[in-house]
Formats: sequence, structure tokens, C-alpha cells
Amino acid sequence: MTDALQYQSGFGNHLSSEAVPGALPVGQNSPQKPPFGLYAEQLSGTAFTAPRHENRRSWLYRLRPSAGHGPYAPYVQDRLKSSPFDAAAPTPNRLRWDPMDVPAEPVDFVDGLVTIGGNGDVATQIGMAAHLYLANRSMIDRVFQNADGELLVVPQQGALRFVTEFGRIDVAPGEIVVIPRGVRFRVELDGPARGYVCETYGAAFRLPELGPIGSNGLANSRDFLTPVAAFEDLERPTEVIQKFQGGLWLGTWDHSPLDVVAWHGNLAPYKYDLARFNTINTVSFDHPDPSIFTVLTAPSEIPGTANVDFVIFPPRWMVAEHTFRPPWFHRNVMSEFMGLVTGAYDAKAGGFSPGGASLHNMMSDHGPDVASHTGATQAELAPHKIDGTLAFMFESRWVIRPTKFALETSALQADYDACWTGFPKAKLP
Ligand SMILES: O=C(O)Cc1cc(O)ccc1O
Ligand SMILES: [Fe+2]
Repeated sequence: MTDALQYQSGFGNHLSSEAVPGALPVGQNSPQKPPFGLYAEQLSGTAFTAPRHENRRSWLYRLRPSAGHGPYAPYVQDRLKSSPFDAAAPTPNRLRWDPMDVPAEPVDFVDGLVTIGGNGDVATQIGMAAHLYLANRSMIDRVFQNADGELLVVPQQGALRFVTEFGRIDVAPGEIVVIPRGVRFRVELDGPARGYVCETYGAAFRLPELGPIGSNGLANSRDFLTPVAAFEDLERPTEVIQKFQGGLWLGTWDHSPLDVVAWHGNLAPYKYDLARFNTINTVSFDHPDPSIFTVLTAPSEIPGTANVDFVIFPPRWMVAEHTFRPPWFHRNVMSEFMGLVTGAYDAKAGGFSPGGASLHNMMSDHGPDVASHTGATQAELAPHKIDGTLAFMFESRWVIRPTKFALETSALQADYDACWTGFPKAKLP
């Protein structure tokens, strides 16, 4: 994983790329004879008739039609779960997990996925899931495809190379990658790798509206990077694992499906360096709602009420006057799954570690722990840089139902509630 890869920039752009000059048809999608005998295939991520600004599709020109494969048979990977999340009762309790170790025995990205919770329904394409991955070896002669939704991957430890139908993407902690529904890919890695995955069963992620912020700010479109076409011509058995309506299926193809020589369109995987996020915050007083930190949103049918938002808490200056600066105590109709890539989170002085996670579901009481609260109420309010940290949140309009694994793992902290005990009572005059 040493060669520097090339990318094309811009969010949701109509892009074109060919790995071999002349491979991309000009002026039409489906010529009678595509160049070099390539096979044209349309990949539709939205209904054909979705409004133009929503419409996502690409045309792929491949060595062989991907339809040329045999049947799939069930594949067992018990820790990757989908809706309905009904194996355990949804709980109003606040939950927090210690970081989980990458296992010693060989495990790749697909087998290393483990689900913490989710909501909605894959069948009606509503809801989301929060997964972790704990992997230590590359996927070898196997690719993965998720028919159930789009995947947003947040590496926490270890760099990853995504070898996709659209080309190759390198990501490291501090960056994210998004793989649209249905796109086939392989994950390669050099050592232990750990991170988080948000799966949206509904609409694909897109940039949030900016409202009065104006035409620039937060995640800027030009910083999203999509690969250039790259293909492999491998004629050997390749396992294609797909998640379909919650089940996992395995088909063995006689060649690599990553044989797209050229493509064009606006449906493609992409990466984004979270350090490029243009953080906006108060320069007067009070702590704004964390929606100011939204990187990407997967909307639901209710405006402003996301199926799931991806929100980050990046390094930033805190300058608010006469203000309790960390996140306030709150209860939220939306449900909040949080992770930490690096550093410390300003509402939690202890117990929330890089690689760990927390879940504060609808209307559950949460906010600063005692130590953060004490520190922030006593701090001198000089300008202060919160640095060397990156936390994030998957925030969903539906309650995130934990899996049995999430409730039974030894990584679940037994004493999370204790971080909110011992607040001195207010004294009335
Ligand atoms: O609960 C959390 O830590 C996330 C969060 C952060 C913030 O700044 C305001 C509200 C909120 O839910
Ligand atoms: Fe919160």
C-alpha cells in the first residue's frame, strides 16, 4: 500500500474515468459495440425517476458482464446483524463500551464486522445500523457488497485500502470512506485495524444544507475524493459475499468482479479527510446544537429529521464568554451513538476511550460527567484550543436497539451511570 493513489474531487459530481485510453464510450452510454468489447452496465442508486437533484447512477464498462455468475448460498457470520433488532429489548439505559481488541486469529474486514445496534427495517429501506470492525488481514480473493444500504467507514486504528469497482481508495484514521449501496469492494490492510461503520438503509449520505452559513463551510464539496478507474483481470475463484435483506450470501465467481475498466456517472465511492472540516461555532456565548458539526446527512422523509447524521467533534477553539463550554445536560428525541477516533471528548473526563463507543437513546439523560462539569464550571474562560481529539456521532431519528452482543460483551461498562453521580445539590438562598 505504498503507491500514492489519484482521485477526482467534488461531492456528487458527474465524473468520468478510464484506466485504458479509449475505454470510455463518448457521447452515449450503451453503444452497439463498446470499445474493446467491454460490457456496459448501469448501476442505479436511486429510482430511475428520482428527481434530478437526487438521482444517482453510474455506467460501468467491464471486462465481463457481472451478470455472469452462479447462485449465492447462505454465508455464516453471526456478529453482523441487520434489522429487525429484536433479539434484545431496547433499553433506556445509557450504555458505554471499552475499546475492543483486534483478535489474534486471522480475520478480515467482512468477518471482523460486529454490530452494536440499529433501527428501522431493511425491507422498507428505513433506518440504520452501527457496526465496529476488528480486522487484521486483507480480504483475499473475496469481495463484499451491501445491497441493504450505504456504508460510511470511520477508521480508528490502522490504514485501509478499499479496492472497489470504481478504483482504489486509501484511508487512515482521521479520514472516512463511503461505499454506496451495491458497490463491490475489497479491504486490504497491513496490520491490526479497528473502526466504526454506519450503515444507512435509507437515502444515501449527502452534504447538509448550510442555511444562513452561506455557500461555504462545514464539509466543502471539493474535499470529497472519488477514485480514478482501476481494474484487475484475475481469472481465479473469487468469493463474492453480499448482505441482502439482512442475510449474508456467498457466491464464488470464476473471476474478480473488480474488472471495471472505465466508468462515468455520479454514483461512486468517495473519501473525505475530516481535518478539512471547516468547523463553525460560537464567537459570543452559549454552546450551539451539535448540528453545526454535521459532515454528512442521510435524510428521512421528514425535513430536518435525519435517518442518520454523521457529526464530528474535531479540534476547535473555544472562546464563548460567561458560558458553560462543554456539551450541556440534555435529553434528545434523536438517538446518539458516539465513537472516539483519538484524544479525549470534552464532555467525558474519563471512561470514553479511543476505539470505545457510547449510546444515549431517545430521551435518556446525559451530558458532562462530574469531572468535566467541575472543570468547566471552574475554568478561567480564556480562549482555549480543544486539540488532538476527534469524536463523532451517528445520530438517528429512531431508537438504536442494541444487539445481544453489545449487551453481553465484557467491553460493556457496568458502571457507566456512576460518571453522573456526586453532583453537589444546588443551594437556594
Ligand atoms: O451527547 C453528546 O455528547 C453529543 C452532543 C454534543 C453536543 O455538543 C451537544 C449535544 C450533544 O448531544
Ligand atoms: Fe447528546
